[in-house]
Amino acid sequence: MAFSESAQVPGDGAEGAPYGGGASGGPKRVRTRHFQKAKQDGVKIVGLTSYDFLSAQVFDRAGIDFLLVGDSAGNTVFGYDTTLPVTVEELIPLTRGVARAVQRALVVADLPFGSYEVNAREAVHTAIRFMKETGAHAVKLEGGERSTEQIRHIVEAGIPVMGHVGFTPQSEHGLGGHVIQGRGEAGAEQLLRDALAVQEAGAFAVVLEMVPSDAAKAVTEALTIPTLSVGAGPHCDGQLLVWSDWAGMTTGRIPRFVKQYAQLAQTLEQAARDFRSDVESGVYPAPEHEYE
Ligand SMILES: Nc1nc(=O)c2c([nH]1)NC[C@@H]1CN(c3ccc(C(=O)N[C@@H](CCC(=O)O)C(=O)O)cc3)CN21
Ligand SMILES: CC(C)C(=O)C(=O)O
Ligand SMILES: [Mg+2]
Repeated sequence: MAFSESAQVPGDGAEGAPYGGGASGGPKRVRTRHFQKAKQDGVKIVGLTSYDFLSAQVFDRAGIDFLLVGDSAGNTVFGYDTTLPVTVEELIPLTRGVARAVQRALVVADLPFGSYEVNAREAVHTAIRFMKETGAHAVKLEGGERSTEQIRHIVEAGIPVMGHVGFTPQSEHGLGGHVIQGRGEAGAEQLLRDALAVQEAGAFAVVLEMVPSDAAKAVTEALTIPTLSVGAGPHCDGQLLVWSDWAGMTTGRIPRFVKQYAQLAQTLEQAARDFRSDVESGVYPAPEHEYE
């Protein structure tokens, strides 16, 4: 998403503007309204997950539009088999680190399993906690028709919501595993109903996860809010990947929809081997690493 607005130049007179100037003089922040504009202009939106300050700084500098502090942290940070055990208490400090790192990217906090399903009251309470305690700019929650009350009430509280339909990992046991959603005529219709329900409830964007490209295309054309693909093909308004999969940090099986843009696990493993052998051979530390 490349905005027409240019970054603020110090001394251009805008620093003191009460609104929209960005007192820090940094790059113009991505706002939820920019998501709508990107869709209208046919400009793709790009997101990555992030779970810590340093990776968030790197992705923000590279111009990634939004950073999702996903409950995929259950897999990538905490080593659980699924996202189900992840708690609000675990995600809040991670989200805080990411939010402190960004100058431009929109930070989205993923609401963990069990923190919003029971009723809209609990959902609003959880969303408010994330906004108050982390500095995130929006929240994401899973579910289409079943989650509309929650979305509506969170939006009414002034908190932007990103929806998430198709394959919803928090219900993987209910869905019978990592099963592609939106297949067949009935599946595509359900996907569309879910996505429309999320839009109608007031979400500013919706993630489509692991659905056939044709079904995602139909949803993208039917919606006014942008669709963000996680394994939903090229016709969506944006793409999102789990950063550790994307960077080749995840070892073991990764979903078919992932493209690896780096081989970080290999790079780090080699660096650790080199460190070990340098210490053993006395190459490290060298004189320049010593104090007198
Ligand atoms: N590291 C990581 N990457 C993710 O994309 C991710 C997480 N964790 N945790 C939360 C959810 C779970 N997700 C998943 C998990 C498994 C598959 C998977 O096994 N896909 C297979 C099977 C598809 C099929 O049914 O044929 C694949 O090959 O794509 C996909 C997405 C996406 N999210
Ligand atoms: C895979 C994305 C959509 C997600 O919800 C997560 O990273 O938790
Ligand atoms: Mg998630």
